[in-house]
Amino acid sequence: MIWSDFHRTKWNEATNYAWKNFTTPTVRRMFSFLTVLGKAALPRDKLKELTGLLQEMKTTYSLAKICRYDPRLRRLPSGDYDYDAEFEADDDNQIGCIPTLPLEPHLTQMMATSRDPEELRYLWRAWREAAGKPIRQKYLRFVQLSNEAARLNGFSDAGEYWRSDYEIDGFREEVEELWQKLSPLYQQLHAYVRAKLVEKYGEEVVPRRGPIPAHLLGNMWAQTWTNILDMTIPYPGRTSVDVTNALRIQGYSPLAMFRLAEEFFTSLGLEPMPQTFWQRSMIQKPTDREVVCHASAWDFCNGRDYRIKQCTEVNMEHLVTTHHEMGHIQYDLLYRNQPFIFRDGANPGFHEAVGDVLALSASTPRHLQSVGLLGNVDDSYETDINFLFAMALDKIAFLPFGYLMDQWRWEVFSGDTSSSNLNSRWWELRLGVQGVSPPVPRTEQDFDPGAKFHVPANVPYVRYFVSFVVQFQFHAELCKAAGHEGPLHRCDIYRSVKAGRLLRNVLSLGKSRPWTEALSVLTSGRTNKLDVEPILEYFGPLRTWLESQNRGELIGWRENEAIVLQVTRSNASLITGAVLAVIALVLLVALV
Ligand SMILES: C[C@H](N[C@H](C(=O)O)[C@@H]1CCCN1C(=O)[C@@H](N)CC(=O)O)C(=O)N1CCC[C@H]1C(=O)O
Ligand SMILES: [Zn+2]
Repeated sequence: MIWSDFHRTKWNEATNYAWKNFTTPTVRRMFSFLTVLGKAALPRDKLKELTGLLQEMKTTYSLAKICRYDPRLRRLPSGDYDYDAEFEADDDNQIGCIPTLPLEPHLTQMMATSRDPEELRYLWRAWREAAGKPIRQKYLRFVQLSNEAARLNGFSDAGEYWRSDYEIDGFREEVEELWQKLSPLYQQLHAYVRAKLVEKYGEEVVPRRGPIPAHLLGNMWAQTWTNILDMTIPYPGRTSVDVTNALRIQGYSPLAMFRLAEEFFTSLGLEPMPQTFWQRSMIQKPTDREVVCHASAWDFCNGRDYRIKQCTEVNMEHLVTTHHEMGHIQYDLLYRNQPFIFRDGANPGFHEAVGDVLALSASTPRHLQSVGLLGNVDDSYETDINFLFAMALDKIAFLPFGYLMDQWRWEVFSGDTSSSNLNSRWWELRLGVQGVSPPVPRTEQDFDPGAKFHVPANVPYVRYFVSFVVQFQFHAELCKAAGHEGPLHRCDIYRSVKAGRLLRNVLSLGKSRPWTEALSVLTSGRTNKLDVEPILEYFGPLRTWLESQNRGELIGWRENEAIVLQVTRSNASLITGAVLAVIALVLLVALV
């Protein structure tokens, strides 16, 4: 049936009042979800266009490849690379550039391990040329259709539709308030890491008081910084919790990593992975076909078929991701007996938190030692700080990125950000919130958000910010249930059936009750709100240490000290390096 405006109006009227008077709260709750049609409310032709655009954007992202770095790349007088010449030539393949390097595992590995700023700068830009830029126009049309669908569901735009998943008014303000409370800790970490990167690369690459160039942080999007632990670890030579070498030396396979993660869940009395999981999951990158390598977990909604798709590499980062993805499956299993409409996370952040909560225990030096992945572990202050610092490179470094991704998208959906400032607004947020800068000039020809999986795949992102706050609330409560005494960061709930029972009680609810009630169950009624106290308690000792280390450093960054002056690319070739250096010098003298 073609949805005419008449039919749609009648459907909206019918669905908008009748059920609201039902007396049974659970039935009313079911209808509140069932009456939101999502994209299905679109007329057939527009629905077809929307799904087509989504598929095309995801395919571009998953198939994007770049050329190998060549140090002989021509350099501009400004010291920048003559990428235009390089890429124009590439387009005709005149200089033998054949794009062969995919994001996983190649570019991910190179961004993690290269310590050559020029190679990193090349990789950073080439990935955005191949993955983000090509989908800019498609994304703008996709936003239009997404907003049309949202309006047909009674929302003002797609951003309001996304935020409705959290079922509270003022969610946007709540997230802003949480970030304001967490930002000072982030700035301390940022200042310390920046100082270490100045030591490593020099001030001409890393401005001592400016933002950190995004290509130097060990990750394609600078979203977590764990891969530069080797350059920044507080007490080198003391215990380090990066067990990548141990995993490899001990001959761990991806399957063994999955079994290790599963054993943590079952040690709490939680569900083992079903037989079909082991038969049907894809846990290694196949060699015979192209796949979407970005790790993901799938519930096939029949109570039996659950799978993970992951191009697993044997390293610590993937061991943590394995716990993350298995946490989704565990949640799917625990609410599989709920009515279908309630088989979902209490809110999306809960779903993202489950696996990470267990990983908080599994990553402790004591736990890694108990599974034979870490040798000598002492209870010294230095080991504590090294561990907390490694955890902060993951959990604290991530917070501004987890926050700004949907700040940017909510503004795009609401129209506050449009095609005229689509990319520059992204960099305003990256500079202002995260204190990172682009290593090469950016213009509105580029589309850098499009080079991050969740934008072409249209997966909301504030869920991860919520998860990184709520997972520490879970950790604190489960540690209490497990009878842990001592600092929160040393807690390991491994084998605590009491902790497992509490987790099961909360997660089995699915979406049958508002997440605020699930939080009440978790905290035995102490709170039903997102609360930054547990994460601040966990990182308390590190914060004190950072503040003492950072004495004399500027906390925060001067945004106009980005090393790459925001000139359009065409001008850059005209400005000689000398002039640029003079400008930079004058700026520095003026600012000191
Ligand atoms: C590696 C992880 N992959 C996602 C996830 O597991 O959340 C995948 C892709 C998008 C949704 N998804 C799913 O699997 C969902 N089907 C899960 C569910 O809703 O049940 C990911 O994207 N992460 C982890 C940390 C931050 C973020 C990142 O890497 O930026
Ligand atoms: Zn997830």
